[in-house]
Amino acid sequence: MLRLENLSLTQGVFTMTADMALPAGARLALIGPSGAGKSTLLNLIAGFTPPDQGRITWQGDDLTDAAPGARPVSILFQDNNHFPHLTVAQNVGLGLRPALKLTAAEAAEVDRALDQVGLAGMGTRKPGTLSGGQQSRAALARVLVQKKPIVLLDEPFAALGPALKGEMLDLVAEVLDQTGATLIMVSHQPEDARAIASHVSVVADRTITPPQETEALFTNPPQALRDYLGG
Ligand SMILES: Nc1ncnc2c1ncn2[C@@H]1O[C@H](COP(=O)(O)OP(=O)(O)OP(=O)(O)O)[C@@H](O)[C@H]1O
Repeated sequence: MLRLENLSLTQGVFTMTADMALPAGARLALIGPSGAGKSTLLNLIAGFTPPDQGRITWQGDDLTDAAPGARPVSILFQDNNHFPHLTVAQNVGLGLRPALKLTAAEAAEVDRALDQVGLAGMGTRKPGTLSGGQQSRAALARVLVQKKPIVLLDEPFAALGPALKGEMLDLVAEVLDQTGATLIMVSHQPEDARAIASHVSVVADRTITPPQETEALFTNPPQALRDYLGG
């Protein structure tokens, strides 16, 4: 269980609060207007932004003051965060060892992850020579090798067309089926939430609603979600 207990944060004029619990293995989509605090929430969970108040716990362990690398969390950003001067395999390897001195077993693990995301044989290329979809796959391979129980996705496939995005969401679901990891994904598209998420939280009005089951939420949307969806 991931718990956000009375979390609050102020950055500049922006304030947000969160108090919620997410069962291990759940797949949560965060939906809400631009600037509502979706990325900020991921940054709180990943440890890049400390809260002003409150606690974050995972399976009972207090993470609130843990450094990002010490948390059971991996995060995939919108721009995929590849280092252009490193090869694809090295970029994936960064998920295992920031200093990039991989053992033979770790290098084999990188190859396996590349294989799993459909990039077998592409490890020696530079990220800039891959298509957008392939770059997303490589970023997902980096998340895979980290084997963390919580995966955070911050609109990672927003730049892809609908078909490619669908493929990537299917691949993420496949990976989650295998690893059992808990997912929290920012999305602007309700159909993405429907495709992959077991639960949805609406982020609006400076707060995050507790996760609700996806179909139930869309069948009977609260006002904040109706406002966001329009009409
Ligand atoms: N480092 C910062 N300092 C001050 N304010 C910030 C900082 N980072 C974000 N904010 C503000 O916090 C609010 C929430 O931003 P956040 O990026 O979390 O929104 P979001 O819901 O992810 O938006 P979008 O859907 O547009 O990506 C915004 O008003 C933003 O301007």
